[in-house]
Amino acid sequence: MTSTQGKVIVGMSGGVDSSVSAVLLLEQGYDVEGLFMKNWDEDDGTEYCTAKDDLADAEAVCQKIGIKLHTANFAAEYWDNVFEHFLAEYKAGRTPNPDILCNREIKFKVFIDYAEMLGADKIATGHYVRQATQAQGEDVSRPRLLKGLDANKDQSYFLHAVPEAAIARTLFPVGELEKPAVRELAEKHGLVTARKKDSTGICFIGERRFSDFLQQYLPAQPGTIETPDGDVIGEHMGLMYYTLGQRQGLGIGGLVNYPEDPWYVAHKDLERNVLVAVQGKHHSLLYSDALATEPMEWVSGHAPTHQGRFRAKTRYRQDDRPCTLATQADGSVVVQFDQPQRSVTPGQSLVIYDGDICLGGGVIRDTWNAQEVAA
Ligand SMILES: Nc1ncnc2c1ncn2[C@@H]1O[C@H](COP(=O)(O)OP(=O)(O)OP(=O)(O)O)[C@@H](O)[C@H]1O
Repeated sequence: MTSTQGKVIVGMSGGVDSSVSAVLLLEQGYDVEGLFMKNWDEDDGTEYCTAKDDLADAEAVCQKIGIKLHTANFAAEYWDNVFEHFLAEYKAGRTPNPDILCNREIKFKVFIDYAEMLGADKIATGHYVRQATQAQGEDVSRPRLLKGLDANKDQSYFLHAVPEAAIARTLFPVGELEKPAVRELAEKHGLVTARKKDSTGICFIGERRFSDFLQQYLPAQPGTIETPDGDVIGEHMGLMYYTLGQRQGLGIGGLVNYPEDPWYVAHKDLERNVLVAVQGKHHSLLYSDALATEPMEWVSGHAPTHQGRFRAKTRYRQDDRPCTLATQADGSVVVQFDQPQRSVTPGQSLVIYDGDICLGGGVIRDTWNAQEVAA
């Protein structure tokens, strides 16, 4: 069948969002085909990553709606361009976000190249983001990446590093919908994915314990847990297993001379291999006012022309917060938040917004504690 709208290859993950995206594109008159990609080859005989079941679901959906499903294995590219960086970041004491890199390097690069080889004019994904075009000059229009309509599901945080040219080649059919409406559509079309749980966490780790997974690749270096004053209060299994702000799993309690309040990870001292913990969820050492990033990745390819007031997130599950932005000569930014932010974590990304427009972001390099800023 030849359509007037052109050929679109939809990334079919075996989830409800991509299933409904394919249905919507068919309704819009596109010539639709699916592509399921495998990015991780298990070598230990176990399938933590649910790829087999997901492929079966993607196949069932494609059969039901009458589209062809292609499969591709990008495990080598994923290993080289996402996973090795992920390990290097952990080794350097940071907490990386592999989904951001996977989008830039795999879903919106290798995937696009493959789809073009299959004759696609566009690709589509089930991400909750929207696009608008911005008039530039006389008749040139450029795409803008906007937050998804459903504030609970907005995924622009994960897409901020995808270049404008790749955004321009992509359709995001569910970005204009609320999640419950997407599930209803899946029910209406009798898709097996209608009630499937949303995927959580990092796919290649699956349900296993994060520390068990990481230990296969990076040797653990146990050390001490200390208070900010240097009192030794426990032992840690290896700094990479802990996240700033974390409460669970520290194994500290019942210390003489300390109140019963829970302990939280405030800092990783890599040089001394010491984990610094503080008591109380709102201890000032858990907060930062300001941060600096690595060189930024702007969706449009360049920093906003006006400096100053924006909003920003330092992690996915967080509202964007008001801040002041100053771009630096090396392409990085320094951001000062109006209010101190809890557990700002090096390795995670800062993502900048101007209203609904996602401007871009960068990996957090340094943070300044509220007290340091005041001092
Ligand atoms: N293995 C895969 N093969 C092809 N496309 C994929 C795959 N995994 C994810 N995608 C694409 O990226 C989008 C976002 O992926 P994410 O892992 O965030 O899933 P999600 O938001 O739960 O969406 P879904 O309900 O479609 O799984 C998917 O909707 C899909 O278009």
